[in-house]
Amino acid sequence: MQVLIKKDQTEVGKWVADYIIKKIIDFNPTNNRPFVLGLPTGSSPLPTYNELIRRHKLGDISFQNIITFNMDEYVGIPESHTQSYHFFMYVNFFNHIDIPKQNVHILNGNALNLDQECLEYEKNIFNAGGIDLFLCGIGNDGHIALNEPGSSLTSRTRVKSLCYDTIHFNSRFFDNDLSKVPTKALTVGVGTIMDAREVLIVITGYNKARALKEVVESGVSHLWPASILQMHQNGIIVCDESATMELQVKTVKYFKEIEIIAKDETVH
Ligand SMILES: N[C@@H]1[C@@H](O)[C@H](O)[C@@H](COP(=O)(O)O)O[C@@H]1O
Repeated sequence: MQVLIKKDQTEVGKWVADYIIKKIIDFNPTNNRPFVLGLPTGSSPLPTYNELIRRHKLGDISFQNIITFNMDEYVGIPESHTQSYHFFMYVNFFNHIDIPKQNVHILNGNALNLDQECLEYEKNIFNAGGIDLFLCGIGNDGHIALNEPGSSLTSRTRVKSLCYDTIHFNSRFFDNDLSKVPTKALTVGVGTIMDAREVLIVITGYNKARALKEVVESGVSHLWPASILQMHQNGIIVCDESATMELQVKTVKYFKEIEIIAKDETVH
């Protein structure tokens, strides 16, 4: 696992966007051989999306031959709802780049048969050749996508009941009214994310400090689902200084030094 520590979330966004652009350019995607990207919602990826949009407008990157799979969606709110992840992705990213609409995949939280929707999603990922790079955020409690603490670390795409903490935390987006927050979501599984050829988790802000500590310094545990990254051969965490506040000094020093030593080489 690599842990890269940047000054703040703007620097994190620039680094991650640059990394994604390099990956895509090196891959040289075509219509027949597209690059497959897994994507999150939340505040963590916003600086990355803003930078990708900026670089797209500069002509540095095209998304014509990119296929995307979003990680999750609420059950039971319309796609046009301002808090749906469909709405979020189009407003914050897809409307500003040249990705063909048919290349965008987001789980349908209003499907008549939700289990079938999840099975089809897994099939679609498989048929697209698997995910090349899964970009993720993390919850304060270490959840990844909407795999809450206690989720199976080999789980696949499925319907999940949200835990009280997440409902409470997200109520700020629903007029602070707990009863308006959906109680269920569709989410890719921890296993679905782990199948990606590379997984990059963005962890920024002091409120994520405990999660970063558990993910990096403790063992793999279903109570901190993102800690499964320790088992991935190509796992990268990109965090800011604020998120490192609970890490041991020696951990921070180690990862900073190894970044200098490795320079352009990849160390896992
Ligand atoms: N479904 C999303 C997750 O994908 C995201 O990682 C998490 C953290 O959000 P933020 O980045 O805003 O802290 O929020 C939600 O639960």
